[in-house]
Amino acid sequence: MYGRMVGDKILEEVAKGVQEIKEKYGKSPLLMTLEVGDNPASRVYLSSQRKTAEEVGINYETIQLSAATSQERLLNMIRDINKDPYINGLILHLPLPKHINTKIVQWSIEQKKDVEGVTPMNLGQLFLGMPGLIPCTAQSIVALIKSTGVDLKGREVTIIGNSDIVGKPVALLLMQEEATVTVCQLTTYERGFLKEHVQRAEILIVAAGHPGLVKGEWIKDGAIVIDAGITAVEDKILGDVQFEEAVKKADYITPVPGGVGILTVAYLMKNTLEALKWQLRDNEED
Ligand SMILES: Nc1nc(=O)c2c([nH]1)NC[C@@H]1CN(c3ccc(C(=O)N[C@@H](CCC(=O)O)C(=O)O)cc3)C=[N+]21
Repeated sequence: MYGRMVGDKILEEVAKGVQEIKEKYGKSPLLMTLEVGDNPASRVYLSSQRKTAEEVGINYETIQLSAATSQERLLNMIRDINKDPYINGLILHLPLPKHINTKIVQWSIEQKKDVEGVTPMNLGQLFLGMPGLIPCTAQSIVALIKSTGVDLKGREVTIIGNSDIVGKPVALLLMQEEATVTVCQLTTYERGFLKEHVQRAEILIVAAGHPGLVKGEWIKDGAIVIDAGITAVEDKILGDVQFEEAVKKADYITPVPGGVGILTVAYLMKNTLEALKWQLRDNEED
């Protein structure tokens, strides 16, 4: 299952939406990315963001700050971005240097510009099943699963990894679809139960950041396997599933690269358009 298949359709819709807003309001969305220091996994993400934004008519700007930037300076910059009416979305690349408190900085982002869905308000609305901006990778994973046409009700889903940006939001989205959701942690692995949870999964989602963690022979025959691992090794990106073996068992499986990652960028563009629409609605109400 390739990210392109779902992603192209989303990008087409985004391009159309961008065009409509341009005609109606004379305005184009602007997505701002902020990176502190330099990290190899972000480099791939940044270049696909720039390319994809250009394709759909979203303006794209990057601010690259030195790894020595203070938390206060970063918070001040975000405060300015929050107030700037020309900037519609902000993505703050992770990881941040150790002297910066990631949560405090993420939480300072204005909810309506939080295109990654990392603020407590957006995450809280997701928790409650209310509309808001939802983390891009989580949306990609659910879209890939749905593209198979599977009925999620009562399905055995195993998620490996419980990050705030992937594992947790995916669990919430699939719970809303009435799936049976199991979330595995590092301690599941340490206690020797990981294999069992993989074996029972009709849908397996792996976002652990450990290449080769999931052995192909563990996978249930006919399963849907979504590999959201993105470990950068030299010039390559590696997933978490042993792909060659897993292909023999799964009915559907996403490759790395070419799977979830590509779609994540498409949803980032979609969220940026949604963010601009939200801001325009607000202005009309004022
Ligand atoms: N705040 C924050 N949010 C993130 O989502 C985030 C982050 N920080 N820091 C860095 C990692 C890395 N990441 C990628 C997303 C897409 C691709 C991607 O587009 N991959 C393509 C292309 C790969 C290639 O060209 O080799 C693919 O998988 O097919 C890669 C990496 C998001 N991250």
